[in-house]
Amino acid sequence: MIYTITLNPALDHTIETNGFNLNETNYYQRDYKKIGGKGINTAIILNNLNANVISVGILGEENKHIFIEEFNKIGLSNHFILNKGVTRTNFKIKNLAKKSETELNGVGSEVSKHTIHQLLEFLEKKIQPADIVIASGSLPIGINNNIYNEIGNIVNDKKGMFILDTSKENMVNGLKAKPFLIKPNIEEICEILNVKFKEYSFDEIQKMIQQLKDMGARNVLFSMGSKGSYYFSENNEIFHTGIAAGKLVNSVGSGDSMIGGFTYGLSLNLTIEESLQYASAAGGATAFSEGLGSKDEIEKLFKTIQVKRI
Ligand SMILES: Nc1ncnc2c1ncn2[C@@H]1O[C@H](COP(=O)(O)OP(=O)(O)OP(=O)(O)O)[C@@H](O)[C@H]1O
Ligand SMILES: O=P(O)(O)OC[C@@]1(O)O[C@H](CO)[C@@H](O)[C@@H]1O
Repeated sequence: MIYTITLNPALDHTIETNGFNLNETNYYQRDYKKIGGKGINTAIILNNLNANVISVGILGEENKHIFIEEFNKIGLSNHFILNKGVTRTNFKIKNLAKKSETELNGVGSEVSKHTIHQLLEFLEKKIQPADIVIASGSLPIGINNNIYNEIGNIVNDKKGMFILDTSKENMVNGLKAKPFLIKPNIEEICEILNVKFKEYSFDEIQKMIQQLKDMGARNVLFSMGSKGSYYFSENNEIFHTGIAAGKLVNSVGSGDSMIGGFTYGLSLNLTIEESLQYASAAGGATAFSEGLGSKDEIEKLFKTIQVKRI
């Protein structure tokens, strides 16, 4: 079984505008809302690919129905602990003229100790050897920034495989549980290592990846948006994966989809090259659609992805 954990889900409200000026009244052309949060996105991709996945996490009582209705509609198994208040709304402002995306994410309602305790109890009870557990995203107020370390330790005790996708101190602490995989982009690597966010040479990147491994990461999938990705394995192999060709529509969730595609390959015991092809195909399929990539699109793009051992 694959579990995705989303402690801070979101309703993603995308606003498409031809441009706007700060401190003025502006008008936008179109908007749409989708359920989101990193772990939920990854679970939807895995569900689209017909993998055995359960989406787990915390939802605000007040607007839970929006998520539950969508889960039921797409047939996604789920187990969410309910918490007082609302699940946050995250605004994604697409400037069509400048082809840029600006994100304004909510911090989330405060989560009670009892809620997080219930979630940890569920994981303790359910996780079996060889299960894959993917924990992703930021933390709402009230949750200690050591939580991903705690979850990782539960997964390790149960002999499962732990995948972590988060940032800053949540990642620094989570790395102590020695996750099987992390998938940072360059901005996240800079935040974790506390260095300046700028362009780095490949040699410098390799040194930074080694630092992440020294901090606990076993395998690192370094994603670079439309420049593809590098996979640095625990056996010191390096693979470069190219991207699918297509028209960018909305890249929100590409990284989460990439983790979904990669995990799909792992769950089927595919080769590392094939898993990386699924990773890039899923990331691309999502970038080329308003929502998350469909099975048909991912399978179609899969065949076009080049993976090269360096
Ligand atoms: N414009 C694009 N065209 C083709 N593939 C893309 C594009 N953008 C992203 N991808 C695919 O998705 C993968 C992950 O994207 P990216 O590196 O942007 O993740 P991320 O930084 O976590 O993004 P996000 O936070 O938007 O989810 C890329 O390595 C690539 O394979
Ligand atoms: O605030 P976080 O938890 O880091 O990120 C949340 C989020 O930006 O991540 C997903 C895209 O990756 C979106 O669905 C969601 O709005």
